[in-house]
Amino acid sequence: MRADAPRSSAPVVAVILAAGLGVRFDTDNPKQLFKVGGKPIVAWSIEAFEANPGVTDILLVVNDKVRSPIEAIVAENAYPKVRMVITGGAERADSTEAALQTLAEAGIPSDAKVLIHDAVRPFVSQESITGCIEALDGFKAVTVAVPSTDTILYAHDLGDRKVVRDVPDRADMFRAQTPQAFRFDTLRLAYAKAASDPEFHPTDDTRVVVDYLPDVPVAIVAGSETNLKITLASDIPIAEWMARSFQGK
Ligand SMILES: Nc1ccn([C@@H]2O[C@H](COP(=O)(O)OP(=O)(O)OP(=O)(O)O)[C@@H](O)[C@H]2O)c(=O)n1
Ligand SMILES: C[C@](O)(CO)[C@H](O)COP(=O)(O)O
Repeated sequence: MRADAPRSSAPVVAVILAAGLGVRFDTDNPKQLFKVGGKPIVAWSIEAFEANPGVTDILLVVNDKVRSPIEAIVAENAYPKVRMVITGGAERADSTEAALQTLAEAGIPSDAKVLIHDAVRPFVSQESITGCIEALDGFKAVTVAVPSTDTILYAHDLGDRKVVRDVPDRADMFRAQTPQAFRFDTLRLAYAKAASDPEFHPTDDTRVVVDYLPDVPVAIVAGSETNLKITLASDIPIAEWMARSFQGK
């Protein structure tokens, strides 16, 4: 990250989280390296942010198992925006925290725009990425999301069963996707506050802001059903179909 470069506007840093173990997929076949349309899933994600003119820098977060192959992908493609490949942590939030620490040490400005993206969402749209970048001119936190087409049930435990506690209005129900984007100082403050609770295990970054900076609205940016998160092996056939349609095959 060129913290010292003269700039007319804040840097826009894409943090691509690729440090997961893929337990629900296949730990012996890391899903971030799985090829769809002949290209590793992580490469699709990197290239989406490389292609977006608003993104200035990319930071990759990996684990020891995928570091070498991902570094090889970066070298082979000579991605101009990729600045660093760092090691993440045990949970997704730990990987975000590792990225925030790296960005702080790199001296990026407090108003930098930081977009956190799941590497295993290979088909993120340019509209969603640009939507996040632009929305951060009016908000300190934004997240890509799609309206739920299913009715959402809020459940709790009753003995060994889940029972329905509430059925929220579907019109207000969204499924979070990524990128989730923040002004750098906002996300750092939220994570600093969250660090006081070792039992806090958020599954995304938006919740950290919602829970610890409740006065900061998190704006929703339109996602898409093609912004699929590769989680299970059963996601691969649709991802392969999407890749072919993106490639015009
Ligand atoms: N400690 C972690 C956990 C997840 N991720 C990343 O966050 C994204 C979403 O996580 P998920 O789909 O849950 O990936 P895994 O954690 O690998 O999957 P699982 O829960 O099945 O192990 C992925 O790109 C994953 O690589 C990460 O960077 N660091
Ligand atoms: C961040 C996220 O993609 C929003 O839907 C999701 O929470 C990631 O969950 P995962 O269990 O880390 O895949």
